[in-house]
Amino acid sequence: MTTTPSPSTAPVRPPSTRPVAGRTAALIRRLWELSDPQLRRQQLWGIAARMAAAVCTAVPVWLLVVVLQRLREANLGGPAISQGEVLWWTVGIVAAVLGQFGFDLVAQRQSWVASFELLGELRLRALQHLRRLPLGYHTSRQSGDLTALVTHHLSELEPVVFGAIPTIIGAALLPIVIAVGLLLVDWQMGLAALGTVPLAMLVYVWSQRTFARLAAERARAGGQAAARFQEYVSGIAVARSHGATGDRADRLARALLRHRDASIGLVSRLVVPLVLFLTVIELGLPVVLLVGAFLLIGGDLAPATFLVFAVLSLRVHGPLRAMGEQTESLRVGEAALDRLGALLAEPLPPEVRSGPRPQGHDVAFESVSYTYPGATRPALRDVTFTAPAGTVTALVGSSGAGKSTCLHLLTRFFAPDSGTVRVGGVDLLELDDRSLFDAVTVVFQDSYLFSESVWDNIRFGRPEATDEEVRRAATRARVDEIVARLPEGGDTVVGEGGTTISGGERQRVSLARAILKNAPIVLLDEPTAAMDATNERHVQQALSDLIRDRTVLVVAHRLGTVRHADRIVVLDDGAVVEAGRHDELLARKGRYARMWAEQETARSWQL
Ligand SMILES: Nc1ncnc2c1ncn2[C@@H]1O[C@H](COP(=O)(O)OP(=O)(O)OP(=O)(O)O)[C@@H](O)[C@H]1O
Repeated sequence: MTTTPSPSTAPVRPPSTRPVAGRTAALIRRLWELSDPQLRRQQLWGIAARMAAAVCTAVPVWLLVVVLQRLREANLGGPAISQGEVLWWTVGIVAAVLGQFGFDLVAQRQSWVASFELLGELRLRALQHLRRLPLGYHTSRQSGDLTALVTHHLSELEPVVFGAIPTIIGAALLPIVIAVGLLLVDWQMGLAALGTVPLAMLVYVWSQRTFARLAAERARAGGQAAARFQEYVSGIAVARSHGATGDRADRLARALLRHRDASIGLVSRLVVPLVLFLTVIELGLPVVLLVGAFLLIGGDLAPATFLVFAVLSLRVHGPLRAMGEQTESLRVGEAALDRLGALLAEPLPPEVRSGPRPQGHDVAFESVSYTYPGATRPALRDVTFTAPAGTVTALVGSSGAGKSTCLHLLTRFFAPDSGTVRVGGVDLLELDDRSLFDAVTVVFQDSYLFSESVWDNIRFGRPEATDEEVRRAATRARVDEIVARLPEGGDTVVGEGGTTISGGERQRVSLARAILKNAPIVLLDEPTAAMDATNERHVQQALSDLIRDRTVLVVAHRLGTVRHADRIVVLDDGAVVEAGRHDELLARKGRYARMWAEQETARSWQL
């Protein structure tokens, strides 16, 4: 058996707990690690183009120095300025402006493309992980929160990749290059131009820890608000029918207000340090002017050098100012990445790529116990039974006895805490995904339809099936009658976002899906629960076809539907209490006989 260790989607670091100074560098590194080589190349090209654009903006400054120099020489009796020189200066400035425009264009494009590609990649990664997480995770986690993470929160990384990171890299590199140049030209003026930078950086670093915490709080509050919203919308019909919309709306409103307050808290705490940072940065120019003026008066500085320092100090302070302005998007993006990191850090069950082949299609539960995450009582306790190939085994028992859990374990939604579920003699956990998918088909009580056409929903059972096979399966499950009523026939989009069809109709589509799949093991969870008597009678024939010569496990509340089963397993409070044929169990006068008698009494009730 070959297994892939989990999680397979490394490297994704867990949420950042590092000191503030390394936070931004860590964020850049995490995003870099998440990018594939092509994306990395794109990001590097984007940054290189930004640097080239910045160099182009420096050309006019350099030309200014040259022009001032030449004017001074000409005034002092040197050679007069020729037309050729003026032409070259003009060409230089035009080329620099065009260069800046061109490089900016490339930089913008590369950064946008890189940010969208990275986001697409992260969303796919999240989905891949979600797909492989055990169902226990999905049921315990609110789906609105997950939806908010994948759709909304990850979008908050867009401005980080597009704007903040190139700006910060620019802010780090360009001022360093210019600063070194300035210090070499005149160390006193160089110090004047750079003197305020360490102070501004201190303010920046001091403010980041608070922002990181507030941004994480805001992201959490956003996720909770989304979860409440989803819950409110999904449950609105039930809430209305119980006159409880007010309570639920209050809960939703409280979650929305918490998110609003967290957002306002973030921004209001951001304003003071940001303004302080920007003020300290802005003080840079007056300091240069002041020191320059003193040196100029003392005759220690040439006017041209003074002018160059004044202009170039703006080039040091400008990127730093831009970095300060990106703070909010950086911290908000970091919080989104932390939430993604936490999702991707959820351990995956090992992925079986090639396991032993099942020998036959019998199903066996051997001392299986299972407790749902967070539950206090086990759903299954030491359950042992066999469903021989080609027979019908019914699981019966009162509500909550553990019948559906048996089917869930068989579809590997969860792994047993102890004991073994076997298919064809092979431990289910060692069976590769393909063999399991091919062996088992399921018709659940609550049939989910995708937002696709009726035909595509049926074809989901066997994607390579021909149109003819899809239609034949539809006819056998009496879906053809539904299709005839739909506006665009079988091409009508149903499910979420499409035409709504009734619960019974959904079950017929799901039955057609199972018929098309034609798997040797069939799991039925109350397959006719949502059908009326006429429909049930009609579909009964299709069901009989579906289960002929198959290993069938069927969950039923109505004992009448399973009285002819080859074997009936009676569950009570998660344990098997009886097993046998209908007549044997009746003769035993135990739990099953009591349930049977209760149902017979209930049938005679009248309103
Ligand atoms: N997702 C879950 N999380 C926690 N506990 C669960 C979950 N699903 C089921 N349970 C609990 O596990 C036990 C067995 O549930 P199961 O759905 O298997 O019962 P069942 O016999 O199929 O019930 P029913 O006939 O009402 O569908 C019950 O106590 C139930 O409350």
